[in-house]
Amino acid sequence: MKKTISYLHAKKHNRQKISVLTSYDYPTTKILEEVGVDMIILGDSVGTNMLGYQDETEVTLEDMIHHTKAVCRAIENIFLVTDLPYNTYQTPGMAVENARKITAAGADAVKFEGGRIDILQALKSEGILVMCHLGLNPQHDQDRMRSGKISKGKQFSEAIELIQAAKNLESAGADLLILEKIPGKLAKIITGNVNIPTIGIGAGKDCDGQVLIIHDLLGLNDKKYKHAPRYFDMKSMVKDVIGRYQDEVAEGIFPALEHTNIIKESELSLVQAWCMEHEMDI
Ligand SMILES: Nc1nc(=O)c2c([nH]1)NC[C@@H]1CN(c3ccc(C(=O)N[C@@H](CCC(=O)O)C(=O)O)cc3)CN21
Ligand SMILES: CC(C)C(=O)C(=O)O
Ligand SMILES: [Mg+2]
Repeated sequence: MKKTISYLHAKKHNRQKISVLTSYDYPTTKILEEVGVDMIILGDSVGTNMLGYQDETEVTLEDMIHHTKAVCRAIENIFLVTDLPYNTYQTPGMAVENARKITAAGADAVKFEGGRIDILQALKSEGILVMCHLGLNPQHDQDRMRSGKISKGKQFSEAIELIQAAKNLESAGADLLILEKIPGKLAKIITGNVNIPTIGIGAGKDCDGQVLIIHDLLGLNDKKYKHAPRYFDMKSMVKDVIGRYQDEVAEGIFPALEHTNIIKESELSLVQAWCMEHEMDI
């Protein structure tokens, strides 16, 4: 059954955890469907993790639409949230126009960074489902990320700002909230004081759900983050397999007869005779 926003809200109220991963492509989404995760966030992290960009500010609306369409070809039941990328929601009008393109490509909801109530209200007045994103906001915190000051809300004033932003976004109609790189105890307070599901990344165990970048989970990245355990070492396994393939090609072991089509002897003789008539090697 297709997972809806009410299904996700019911999970919060029944204290059942919501499992979320990023996905950016068709085959990965197929796997997530077969396992039955609740939600996919097609993040603008597609830029650094899939497209080789330097940072989030390079990601375009066209990138997000292209990947949303690919993911949607595999979606059956999972709830899909796509990021509005950098510089696509400076005004409420722009946010609506661009969010419409993302939902037209198949996303169930859009996500944007920060606490802009005017943006949220404009999206809600168009009937668009919205996930808000508080804490570390990679699109807008590039300097902070370069300086290594990654987490948000460690001091009183910043913590209160985050609590108030969460309450204000909830009041203005946010459907979902993502909390990125904030102290676990602060995420617990926010989660306990809003009626919308909170999904945490580097925000401790008390959020209503958890999200990880799938590359971190599978071990496709060289970089190892504190918040993201490597459940699997996919990169080294893939390297082993590719090395074996390369050796088998070099040694003439691959392809074997079983991988190869056969021509009937009678047809082959005709081909060989024709080649000889045309003075070709056989
Ligand atoms: N592959 C990947 N994984 C992520 O978790 C992730 C992305 N990409 N791209 C978008 C944002 C950016 N995020 C980030 C980026 C940097 C750190 C980082 O540098 N963490 C350090 C310091 C931790 C700390 O101060 O608490 C670390 O050692 O993990 C963490 C999350 C989370 N998101
Ligand atoms: C934190 C998340 C899920 C995100 O915004 C991204 O992957 O871009
Ligand atoms: Mg993002």
